[in-house]
Amino acid sequence: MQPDLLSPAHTAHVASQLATRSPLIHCLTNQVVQSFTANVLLAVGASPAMVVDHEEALAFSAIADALLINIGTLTREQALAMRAAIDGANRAGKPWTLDPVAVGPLAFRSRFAREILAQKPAAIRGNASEILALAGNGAGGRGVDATQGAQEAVSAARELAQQTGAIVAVTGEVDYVTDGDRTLTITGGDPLMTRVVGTGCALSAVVAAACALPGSRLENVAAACGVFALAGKRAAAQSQGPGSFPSLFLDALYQLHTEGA
Ligand SMILES: Nc1ncnc2c1ncn2[C@@H]1O[C@H](COP(=O)(O)OP(=O)(O)OP(=O)(O)O)[C@@H](O)[C@H]1O
Ligand SMILES: Cc1ncsc1CCO
Ligand SMILES: [Mg+2]
Repeated sequence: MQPDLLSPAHTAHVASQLATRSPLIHCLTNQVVQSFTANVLLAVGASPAMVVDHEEALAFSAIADALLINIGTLTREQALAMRAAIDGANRAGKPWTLDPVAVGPLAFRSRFAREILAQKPAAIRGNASEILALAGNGAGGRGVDATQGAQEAVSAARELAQQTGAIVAVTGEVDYVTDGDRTLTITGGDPLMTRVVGTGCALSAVVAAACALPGSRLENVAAACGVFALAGKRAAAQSQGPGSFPSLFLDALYQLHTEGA
């Protein structure tokens, strides 16, 4: 079956809903991207909170509207906090999203990612190598970078969605978002998005926020990718390189809901 294109109207709707509802997002993410992730969530109109101790994480994930689990700089202590946060979110019926950074070649994080998959993530967002490895079809990428194109991981994404019940987003030059049955395709963005750190990680935070919105989770997650594709393209058109890109990208994300898509 041919993938469907995401509707631009739904991307505009989700950009506006994120800002109107301003979901509170509990982020347990890696040390490299904390500040950029918080700024991206603020730019789209959501509200970030990085509550990281395991005792507080258990309580806070029940209060927040959605939870992000990103294993980019996973430590044993952080794994405890992540288990507690997922537990709190699941007990309170709050959706959680997994970013399986660098899953595949590294044993500890790969074991941990497989373990928490059983705790029913609402969404999983990764690059092609991560999604292939998580689905059991590949060895993973080069550190945090993909060595395969997203198109090569579409079948693995569908399998992973069927196995876990999560919406799976595999990103790259083109993004594919699937519930295991229907697959939506998102084009746009710019290669400059891979020349600054944390765009994928920040997208996973916006995917987590989209999971807190009412309506079709498949379409809402795809629209989160649509928001990034549109803002990335607009920012790159004005940017001279990786120095100015993050600022222009934050401005473009903000303008999507303050000036309309
Ligand atoms: N070649 C490209 N052209 C256009 N957009 C791209 C390209 N590569 C990535 N993107 C966009 O960049 C964003 C991040 O996706 P990517 O697949 O690079 O994540 P990632 O590898 O997990 O990143 P990171 O781990 O560095 O945060 C997505 O919005 C994606 O659509
Ligand atoms: C560079 C890097 N290393 C671990 S996490 C991270 C951020 C991009 O995924
Ligand atoms: Mg990544």
